[in-house]
Amino acid sequence: MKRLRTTMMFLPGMNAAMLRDAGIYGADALMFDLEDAVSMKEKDAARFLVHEALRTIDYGQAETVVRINELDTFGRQDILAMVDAGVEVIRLPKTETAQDIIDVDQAISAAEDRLGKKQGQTHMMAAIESAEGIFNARDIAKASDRLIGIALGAEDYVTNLQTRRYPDGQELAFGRSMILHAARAAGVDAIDTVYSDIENEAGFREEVQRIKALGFNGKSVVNPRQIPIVKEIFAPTQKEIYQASRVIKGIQEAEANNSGVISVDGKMVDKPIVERAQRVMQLAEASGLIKNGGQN
Ligand SMILES: CC(=O)SCCNC(=O)CCNC(=O)[C@H](O)C(C)(C)COP(=O)(O)OP(=O)(O)OC[C@H]1O[C@@H](n2cnc3c(N)ncnc32)[C@H](O)[C@@H]1OP(=O)(O)O
Ligand SMILES: O=C([O-])CC(=O)C(=O)O
Ligand SMILES: [Mg+2]
Repeated sequence: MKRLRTTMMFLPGMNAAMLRDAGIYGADALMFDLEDAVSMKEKDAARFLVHEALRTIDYGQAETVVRINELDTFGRQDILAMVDAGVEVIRLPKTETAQDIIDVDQAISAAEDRLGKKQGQTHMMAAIESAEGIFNARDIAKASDRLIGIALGAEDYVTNLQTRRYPDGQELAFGRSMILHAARAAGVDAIDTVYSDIENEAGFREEVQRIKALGFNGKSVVNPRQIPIVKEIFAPTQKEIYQASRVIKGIQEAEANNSGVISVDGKMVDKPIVERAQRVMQLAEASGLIKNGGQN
């Protein structure tokens, strides 16, 4: 079954209490931060803490992701420690070019070799946070077999664009569209950026609805309160599940009778509609709303 990445929660690598309890909130992925949420003088201590947390704490079903520093600062030390701890995904921030990904991929390969880990076991994500990165998004998304997704980092991105974030998200429209298209062209997940105004639930809901409509697989969150909101908005409704199951049943019957195009409840159903229905059923199953593809 495809891995669900609807909610990815950031947590500062220096916060021992958050590291201890992060698994209890039901996030699909936990993103331990060694980069911008950690001050320069705490970089070594945060790396040590996250290493210990990954080795000793059971985060259950949650995918473990570590946001490392750039390679020319603390990135190489971060990679060695995180591969040693068995992290599932290394996230490179501020990715500008495909070469940035190739360099990290090689550093991970060297770490896996040196530590006797299985070659290729460590996956990667690329965060794109500048105009240069956005223009290179497609090459970035295709630069390594380790990549499982690309993400927008909107706080740095709007700073680079010389604007700020606005409630309607217009300033992010082009960047989001590029990320989404690059991800789909490469066959990896597209993850939207954080919404920092954690007290503004209405604004957050609107933004999550917008990025779901665009086609994103999920959203980065900065606070446990944001998790159930994203899950609620992304989960297929009972009506969507019912309609999708009717489409799949209809097409199975049509195939048995050697007919390609059919109509279900008065609407034409063909291949792309069947594919969308299958995706609804996969998401419903991954969200725990149905079992066995809705067969029982
Ligand atoms: C632009 C960027 O780079 S964004 C990425 C980097 N930023 C981050 O990682 C910040 C992540 N978020 C946070 O650190 C916090 O949510 C803050 C500082 C924004 C707010 O913290 P608080 O005021 O403590 O939030 P709140 O009162 O809602 O916390 C409720 C509980 O959730 C915990 N919690 C809050 N945020 C997180 C988180 N991101 N991960 C895990 N646990 C968290 C708190 O420790 C608290 O636990 P407790 O009840 O056991 O004491
Ligand atoms: O990647 C993110 O969503 C957080 C971040 O660093 C940014 O917005 O600059
Ligand atoms: Mg950033």
